Amino acid sequence: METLLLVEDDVGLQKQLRWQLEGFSLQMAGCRSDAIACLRRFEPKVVLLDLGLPPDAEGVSEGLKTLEELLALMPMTKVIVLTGNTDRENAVRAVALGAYDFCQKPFEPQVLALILERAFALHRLEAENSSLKTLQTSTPLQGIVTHDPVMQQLCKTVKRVATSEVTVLVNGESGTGKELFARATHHLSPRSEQRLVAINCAAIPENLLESELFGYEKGAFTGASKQTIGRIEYAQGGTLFLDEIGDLPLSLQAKLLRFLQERVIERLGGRAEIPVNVRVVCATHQNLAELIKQGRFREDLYYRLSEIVLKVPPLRMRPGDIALLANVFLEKYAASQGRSLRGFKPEAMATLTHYAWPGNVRELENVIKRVSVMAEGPYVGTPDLGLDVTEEGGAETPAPLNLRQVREEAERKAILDAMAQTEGNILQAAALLGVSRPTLYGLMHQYKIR
Ligand SMILES: Nc1ncnc2c1ncn2[C@@H]1O[C@H](COP(=O)(O)OP(=O)(O)OP(=O)(O)O)[C@@H](O)[C@H]1O
Repeated sequence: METLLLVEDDVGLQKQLRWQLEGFSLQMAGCRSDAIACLRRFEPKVVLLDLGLPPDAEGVSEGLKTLEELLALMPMTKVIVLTGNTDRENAVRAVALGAYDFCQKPFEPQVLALILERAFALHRLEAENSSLKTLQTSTPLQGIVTHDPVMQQLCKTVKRVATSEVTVLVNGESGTGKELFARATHHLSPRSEQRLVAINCAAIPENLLESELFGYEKGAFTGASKQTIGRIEYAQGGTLFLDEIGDLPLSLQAKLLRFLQERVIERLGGRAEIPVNVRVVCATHQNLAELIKQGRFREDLYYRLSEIVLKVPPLRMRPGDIALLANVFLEKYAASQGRSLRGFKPEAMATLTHYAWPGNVRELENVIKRVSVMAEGPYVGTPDLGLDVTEEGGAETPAPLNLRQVREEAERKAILDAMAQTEGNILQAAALLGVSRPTLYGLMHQYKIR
């Protein structure tokens, strides 16, 4: 039962309201000092406050003072001011001071009930948002926001391997944050004062990639008018980040392997072997084992590159991160737009956590960027998201196999939802689902949810 504080000195009204407010655990106070004592003791989320309190029962000065003190102690508390029916002006003054709403005497029970319900709902929403904001501060690696246990483990691994010279391969779907891990590996390494040179192997045409990587001497080919050093040499002393390594053409794979084995390069058209000291980090969204089977990637190169493999899970496998990242991005982009969007309505958050996010964090970030420009606010609703939720991230949903499959799928989703809502707190998630903790563990094991 929710705790509600009623600050009212009129015994008749106290009685009437006590009866109307039966659904709450009601605390009463008849003056300012009692009201403050009750606030400290019971921490009510919502307060009903009569402005006419002794010693100024006919005026509003004591009531407004009480309002200010209540809000100074618990700014999140929603104070609903009770006023006489001719007292609109003072009601507005109270709202300007931070009261959530007002209600004029004589009260219509339904109106009061509705105002109370909305006040509690708003309090809940703000509390959820603020707890998410506190949690977000724990970014395990610079720029990486996560509460997912697998991601946290990856962050730990990065911290550990960053100081060594091992070659790191970051693997994961597009938009999962591979580049963030690659950059963190450099920034935490002893080479962080030197350059991080990145090259996207998929973005450069095959015929240019070789000279881009290895450089060339003057006259090496038509148009080679001056000696030019390549990316590998440019990274001397620092880190070389080879993005989309799965797209490296076979011809260059052999050349890269030689460099990794001997740590020397030859510029195109040159004969000198130039020693280069770089740490190599690479990333790909492709399944390299599959490419090896198809003969499109050299196995020996794979073994050279994959001394440490970081497998970044897709966003849909990190249920708690969707809510966390959505809030972090909303705060960031709303601020940059000068907009005061305060959070997501519960149904919008449910839509976000149900969506499959084929484009992972990048897609989520883009959705929230758009929302921060377009949403009316102050709370973001489902229509503001502009997500095609019927398509579940574009994947066509096949017809279910049987009732058991439908039930299991629904159960799995409900568990993921509960975990998202409680940021992975098993005890709270179990309570939300109405099962015991061991039962929830059992189900998570059954559905392979970590
Ligand atoms: N955990 C995270 N916390 C904060 N921002 C993130 C996180 N993961 C990804 N991002 C953001 O999402 C976007 C995509 O991340 P990134 O470029 O690292 O992904 P990627 O896996 O390298 O993608 P691609 O394979 O397409 O190159 C970036 O703007 C990045 O800052």
